[in-house]
Amino acid sequence: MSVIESSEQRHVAVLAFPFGGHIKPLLNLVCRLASSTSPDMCFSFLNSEGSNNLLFSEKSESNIPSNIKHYNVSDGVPKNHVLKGHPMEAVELFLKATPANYTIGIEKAVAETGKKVTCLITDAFLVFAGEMAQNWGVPWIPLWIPMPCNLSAHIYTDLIRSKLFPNYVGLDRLSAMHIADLPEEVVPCDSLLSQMLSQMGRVLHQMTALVLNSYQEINSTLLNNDLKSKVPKLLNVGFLTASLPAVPMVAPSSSDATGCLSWLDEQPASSVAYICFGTIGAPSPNEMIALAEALEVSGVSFLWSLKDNFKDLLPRGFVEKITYKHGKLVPWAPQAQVLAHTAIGVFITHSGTNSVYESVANGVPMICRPLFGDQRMNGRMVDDVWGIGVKIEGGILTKSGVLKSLELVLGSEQGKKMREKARALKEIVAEAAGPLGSAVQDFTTFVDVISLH
Ligand SMILES: O=c1ccn([C@@H]2O[C@H](COP(=O)(O)OP(=O)(O)O[C@H]3O[C@H](CO)[C@@H](O)[C@H](O)[C@H]3O)[C@@H](O)[C@H]2O)c(=O)[nH]1
Repeated sequence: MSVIESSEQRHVAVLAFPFGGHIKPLLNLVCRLASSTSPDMCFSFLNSEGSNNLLFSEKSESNIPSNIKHYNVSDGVPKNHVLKGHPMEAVELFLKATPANYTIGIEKAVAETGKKVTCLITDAFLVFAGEMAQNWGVPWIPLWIPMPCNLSAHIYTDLIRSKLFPNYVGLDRLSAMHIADLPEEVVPCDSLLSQMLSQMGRVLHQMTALVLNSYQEINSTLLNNDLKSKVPKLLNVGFLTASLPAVPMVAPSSSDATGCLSWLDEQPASSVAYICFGTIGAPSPNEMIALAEALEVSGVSFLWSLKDNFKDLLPRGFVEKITYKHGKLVPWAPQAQVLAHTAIGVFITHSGTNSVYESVANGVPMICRPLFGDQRMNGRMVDDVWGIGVKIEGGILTKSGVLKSLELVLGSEQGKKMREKARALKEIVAEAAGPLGSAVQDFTTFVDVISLH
């Protein structure tokens, strides 16, 4: 764009990838941006209808700056088609509908606002946005939500594939990682998601800046430098779903309608295992049974976020036997607040990025049972790189494996060291998120970049 637009003319189109842990971080980032830039600058948030309904009814309208307006785009699911339940089916149908669905949405936003698009902020998965931005002569600023080590795996997909894996373990850029940790999409396969992610290395030059849901301090210098060398600007703006620096809880526990916080108030410090496997997948039925049996035998108190349709997978009589003191099952927990509660001693997690970050932000050690995609590399970071948790023995939940991990984290010297490391990492991110921290500086640069175009 040759002429710098005045703020009244600026129109940022935001393209969301409407699945799992991808939506909230992007909306949180855009809310921060919209409150930090001129109120004249308008932001159009394009997302599927289902996801927008959830997002914009959950966050009260008063929390959304008035210069953000949301637009629905087609989710690509044909009329009368019933989704079979596998999460990838919805993802593939959505990707088939791109980029046409976003183009229609953008045309609507431009017509309504009377302003052409002056900047494109997107989920980084949407690699076609680089070409869109080039055609319009506007900057493209993608947000990479999973951990940066996963981005590196996608950037180097061609190299990894060309080496056909055997040499991969030795690649120094990701040296802590094993072949088995790689996201499925790195392995040659036909899915649209895999085709899109494998282009990551080829679109980096189209980016004006790349925003990371991370702190530079938690990644290796090698990784930071490698990513920095590949894009004009690399901006680590911090964890987008965990509140940092940690703020004391303002709302009383009684205002939490799920009852989780009041229940935690009655538990001893660092004693409770919080369990949640994210918003997309779940371990196999046998693993659910093994976990439930281990919890029963261990006597460790637990808070389990488990959707009602998964309750049937638990051992017969398990739910009825849970006493108020020993455990609590809820279909949804206020996770970020739960992990900030002093009663939490360990988090049994699928190692989704936001879950791991929320745990790191609160210094809570983890037991990781990665399910798919980026989660294996995340688990490796928790266990081998940061030393703040363990990956479950054998990669799946067994009764003996869970008991061993619980004992290790909650009852052993090694667990004590993990907690110390978790506390130290929490301090590092708290400083990076503080007023003089690197994340605030990078965010300010981000605001400058979009205000200049
Ligand atoms: O009862 C619950 C369950 C979940 N959450 C929140 O939901 C989010 C879950 O996000 P995440 O941990 O990233 O898991 P997924 O929803 O499974 O996220 C998908 O997207 C992530 C970001 O790309 C990837 O890292 C994951 O592998 C992928 O499954 C977190 O903010 C949680 O706090 C709650 O608040 N309460």
